[in-house]
Amino acid sequence: MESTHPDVERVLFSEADIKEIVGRMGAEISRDYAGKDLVLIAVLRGAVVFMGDLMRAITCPLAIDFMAVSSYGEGAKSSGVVRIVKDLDMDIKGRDVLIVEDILDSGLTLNYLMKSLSHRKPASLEVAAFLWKDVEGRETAVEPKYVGAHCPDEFVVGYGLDFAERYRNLPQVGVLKPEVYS
Ligand SMILES: O=P(O)(O)OC[C@H]1O[C@H](OP(=O)(O)OP(=O)(O)O)[C@H](O)[C@@H]1O
Ligand code: HPA
Repeated sequence: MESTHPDVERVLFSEADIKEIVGRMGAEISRDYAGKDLVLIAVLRGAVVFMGDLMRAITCPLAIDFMAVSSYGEGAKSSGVVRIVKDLDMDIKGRDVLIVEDILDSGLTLNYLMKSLSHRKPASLEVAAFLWKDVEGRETAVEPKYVGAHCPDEFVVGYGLDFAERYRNLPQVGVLKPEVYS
């Protein structure tokens, strides 16, 4: 039995689950992007852990860049306003861009990023999201081409995902005890 942080109510994805999920995504992406000009764009900070694993599970040549956007402030609810905190260093015009995200929750971050990056005229623009939260009634236009797993509509932490900058280093993904954030 893997040890769990005491603030975690229950583990949703163990280290072994994560390894299996990322391996599957990497194999799919490697197949789809063979012979293309792949650029992975990780959305800081949450996606760094997933990015590190995913890029090593992809066998075709690729470049990486990072963007930071923020909509969550310090708490567990999206502020609804997405802002760019750090832009790309790279010109993505004509390249095959894959946005790497840790989680799709309200969908606001990805909606904003897809709009913003499509103006830069990449050859293609897709999303690889490790988690897709099952939020009832969400209206989002973005359908990630690659989804690792679905998770329930609860606040999750670990594997890059934080609450107030904590828990990003947990090797599993788990549901945070509500008393920690309420
Ligand atoms: O679908 P949404 O409701 O927009 O939520 C998803 C985004 O929220 C989190 O980022 P956050 O803004 O908390 O910054 P972080 O990555 O630094 O934790 C997460 O990493 C995603 O980028
Ligand atoms: O459930 C979540 N956990 C951590 N960060 C997040 N950003 C959006 N949803 C979440």
